[in-house]
Amino acid sequence: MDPSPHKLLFTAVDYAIFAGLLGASLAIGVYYALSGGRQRTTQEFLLADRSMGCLPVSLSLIASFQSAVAIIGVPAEIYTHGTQYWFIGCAYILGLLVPAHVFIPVLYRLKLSSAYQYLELRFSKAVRICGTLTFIFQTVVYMGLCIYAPAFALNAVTGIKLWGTVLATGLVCTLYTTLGGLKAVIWTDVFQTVVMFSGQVAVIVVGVYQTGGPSEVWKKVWEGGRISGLNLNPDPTERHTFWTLALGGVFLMWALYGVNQSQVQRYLSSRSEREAVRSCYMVFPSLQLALALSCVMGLIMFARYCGEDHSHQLQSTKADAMVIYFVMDMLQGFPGLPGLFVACLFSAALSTISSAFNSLATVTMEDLIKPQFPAMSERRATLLSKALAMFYGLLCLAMAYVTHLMGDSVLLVALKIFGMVGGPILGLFCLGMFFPWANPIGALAGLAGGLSLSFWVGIGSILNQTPGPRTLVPDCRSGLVSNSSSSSAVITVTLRPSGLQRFYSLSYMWYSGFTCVSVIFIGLIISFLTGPIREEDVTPGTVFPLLGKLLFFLPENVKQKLCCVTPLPQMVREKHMCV
Ligand SMILES: O=C(O)CCCC[C@@H]1SC[C@@H]2NC(=O)N[C@@H]21
Ligand code: NA
Repeated sequence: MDPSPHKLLFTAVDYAIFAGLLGASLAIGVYYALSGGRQRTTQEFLLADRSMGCLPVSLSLIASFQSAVAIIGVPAEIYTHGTQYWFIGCAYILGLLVPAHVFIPVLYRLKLSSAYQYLELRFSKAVRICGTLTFIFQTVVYMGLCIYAPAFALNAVTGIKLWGTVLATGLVCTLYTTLGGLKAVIWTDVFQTVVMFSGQVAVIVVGVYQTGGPSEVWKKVWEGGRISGLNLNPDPTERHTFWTLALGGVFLMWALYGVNQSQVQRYLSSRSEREAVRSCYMVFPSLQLALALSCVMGLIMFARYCGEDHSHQLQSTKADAMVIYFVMDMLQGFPGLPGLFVACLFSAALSTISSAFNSLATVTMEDLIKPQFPAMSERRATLLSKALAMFYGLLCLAMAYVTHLMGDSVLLVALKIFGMVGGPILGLFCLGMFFPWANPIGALAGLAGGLSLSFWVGIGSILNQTPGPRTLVPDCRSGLVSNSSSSSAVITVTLRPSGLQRFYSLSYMWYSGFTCVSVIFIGLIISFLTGPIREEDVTPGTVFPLLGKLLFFLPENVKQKLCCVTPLPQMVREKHMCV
């Protein structure tokens, strides 16, 4: 039975569950607006009084960068291209170890309230402002995408009014973020992450059952060639290989979990450095679980639909919309489950958007406004932070439309944004932390160079992309993807691009690494040309003794002579245990 889209409607139970999610999130926001210090100081509103334990912080860290984009985009990726993307899980090891043992110690011991304060301590106010503006640009675009993704997908399948859901999501989120500050954002993240995981598990259980059981699913997926082997092709222009995902992904993880304000703010809101490091460790299993759930969902979707063409039932030709169609098709007849999955989708979106709002308000206050108006009263500053949360909320609704124009699958757009903008910011922090000689001019030149390179390659790739097959109806047998407009399987032979074409076809998984290294390279050259800083003149605690740590086997005196960089100030012995 092929339910046509307008039949994929919700029962009253579904609407009740979805409304319940929005209501619960609002309730948590109101609770934190009326409890504790009642959000009267920026320390509480923006940093939760630095009182958080590692469990809520770790779940909130996941929630920040696991939105509807991943819930929809990863299954679509697996359905279309197989499980190669799953290798990004290998990047989570180094991707979280370095933030836990390098970025957190440096940033936590400096007692910052915004990640970009580090840039002023290490370089200059100008570098801090440029870093902050770059982060604001990245986050506003990313937020637009996160609001747009679930609304677009739902509209494509159920015909629910696009802007209705966008407005509902945006307003509820702006409300509880403005009312309850970081405490509300973290505790709603905890609640929403639980809803997100349970929604995905429900779809997987019902999906396997509806497709004839695990062995049937495995047989279809194996025959369909969807289980990708280890693709060790070193070619950096190949979209997804072990290297682009496991190595390129490490830089992406450092950009997100090491120096991104949303995550740094959570580390700083922890009650001790040990708690922050532990919360970073606790991210690893949950991130692997999130990745596994979305990949398995894509495999089940392939097993269920391979060879069948459902594109005529969607108002969109993107594999992203296929995911929602698959979910609604599987969950029809189980009253409440479609509502649970929609709640899962919007939980993923809300938890990311609220983190983004709150971090935008924080950096705007701490990095742009307070330094200009140091005499501002605490009350006025907190009121302004709330006004900012509202302003950014409305701004990202506008951005939702812009991301609609970026084409591609929502997952690719997100990965490109993080690569193009997150990479240069990562480079700026690495330049500061690992190269004592880098000076403010070098830092600014490095950031400008890195951003120019990433926009050159990013926009070049969008303008030069060869139009992919219109809709993909994967063939059950040999794993070929055939274009449904032509009955025969279209085997696209990619001619080897040369010169600039090759540069434009660099895999977006390498954007973070490529731009990060470029910023460091340019930054060092300009620093040496304009007079490098002597180690002893660097603000203490802003340089990580990378050489000292790497040469740990050398005796102390040799290390001092070699690295001559003062070690990090010792961590104050913390007594608290994890929650
Ligand atoms: O889901 C999103 O909003 C962003 C897409 C995934 C972003 C990266 S991919 C590696 C890391 N793992 C996650 O779950 N999110 C980040
Ligand atoms: Na999220």
